[in-house]
Amino acid sequence: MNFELESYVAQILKDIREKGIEAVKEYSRKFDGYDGEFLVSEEEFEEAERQIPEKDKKIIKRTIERIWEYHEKQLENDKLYIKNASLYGIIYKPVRRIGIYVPGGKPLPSTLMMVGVPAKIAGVKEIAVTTPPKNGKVNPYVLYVAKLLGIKEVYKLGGIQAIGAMAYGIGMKKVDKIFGPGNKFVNEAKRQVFGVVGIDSLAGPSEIAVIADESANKEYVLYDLLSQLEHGKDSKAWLLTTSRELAEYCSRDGIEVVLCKSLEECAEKANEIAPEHLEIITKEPLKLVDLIENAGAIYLGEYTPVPAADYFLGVNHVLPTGGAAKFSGVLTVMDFMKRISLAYVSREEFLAERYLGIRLAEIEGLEMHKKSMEVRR
Ligand SMILES: NC(=O)c1ccc[n+]([C@@H]2O[C@H](COP(=O)([O-])OP(=O)(O)OC[C@H]3O[C@@H](n4cnc5c(N)ncnc54)[C@H](O)[C@@H]3O)[C@@H](O)[C@H]2O)c1
Ligand SMILES: N[C@H](CO)Cc1c[nH]c[nH+]1
Ligand SMILES: [Zn+2]
Repeated sequence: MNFELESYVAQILKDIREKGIEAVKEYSRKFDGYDGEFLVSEEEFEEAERQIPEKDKKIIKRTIERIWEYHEKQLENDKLYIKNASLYGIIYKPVRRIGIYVPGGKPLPSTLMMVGVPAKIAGVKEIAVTTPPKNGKVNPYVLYVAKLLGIKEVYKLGGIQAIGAMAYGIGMKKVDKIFGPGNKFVNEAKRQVFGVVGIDSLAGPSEIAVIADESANKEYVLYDLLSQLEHGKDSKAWLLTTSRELAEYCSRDGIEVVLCKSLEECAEKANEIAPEHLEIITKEPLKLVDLIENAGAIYLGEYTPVPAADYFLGVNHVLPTGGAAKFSGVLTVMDFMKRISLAYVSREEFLAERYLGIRLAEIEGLEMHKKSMEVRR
């Protein structure tokens, strides 16, 4: 736990809670150099669309199709069954209003595709997007993706102030759940507002671990490791290998190299790290999958590099970091749905089984619970 970061973010969120829009404006000026309207106008959407070359529009549409195809298979049906003329089960309903954070230090329009598509498949009705402006503007590709997904509410807001605004409903209607990755400040702010709103997961600075043996192509492995370090100075990369030659080749700034005696030892190290992404580039990568317990995503073989998954495979690139893969996983359509328990009990079953509840209410000393079950005829 980084206590310095925790109290830094807590202070800014407290300020935002107490002073409202004035604090949001102040932090926006301070961290994003922005002092204008937060809500993106219709004209700005139109201008963004004009700026995008036709060939890029096709790239974006095809990528959205691939993400859609992968995610629509995740939608689960309500699960209901009948027993003794009673109805039991779970039904699913979409979260009504969500906020999506789209990183903007290096603007990531692909992230809006990754969060917006499953939200749409789930049937979320209201979507607000926040993303930090650069020179007063939102990246045109982000606005174009928003337009394709039918999202009209986009705010020029970044960092902690964006998370505070969405969670407390400042300068916009409060959201029910916040989605999307971000840097360490965004990630910590999301962690701290959990409870006021829901959050998808702790998707912070990118990480990659690669398990590779002597059969792996050295150049492929090195570029995969460097690809995730490129996201920023807080990103992490680990090489877990049985090959001394590969270990030496990849010993560069920012890459933590661990030379292991066996692939089983590599797998155990990976489980300790619980990386966001784990690539396995060995002679028989499938054989290792059973040994992996903790990873946000596992990509196998030479032709599944993380950047392919970041962009076009269709799999989701919003993934837990910082060890959070020990208790959470990749973003799916079902993260946009709430589970609601449903029961409709028949008189016959109620009268036959209520002795269980009546005795349990006695054991717990809850008189009115007992009465509620006893009074029924
Ligand atoms: N885990 C995932 O699923 C996933 C997916 C995509 C991207 N990412 C990560 O998202 C991150 C994006 O980071 P980014 O910085 O490019 O964009 P960002 O939008 O997350 O953060 C930029 C904002 O941070 C705020 N900020 C910067 N310095 C600050 C300070 N000192 N105090 C308070 N606020 C400050 C500013 O408001 C700025 O607009 C990267 O680390 C990337 O690796 C993770
Ligand atoms: N690697 C990031 C997830 O950690 C996702 C991303 C977006 N654009 C490029 N990469
Ligand atoms: Zn990436």
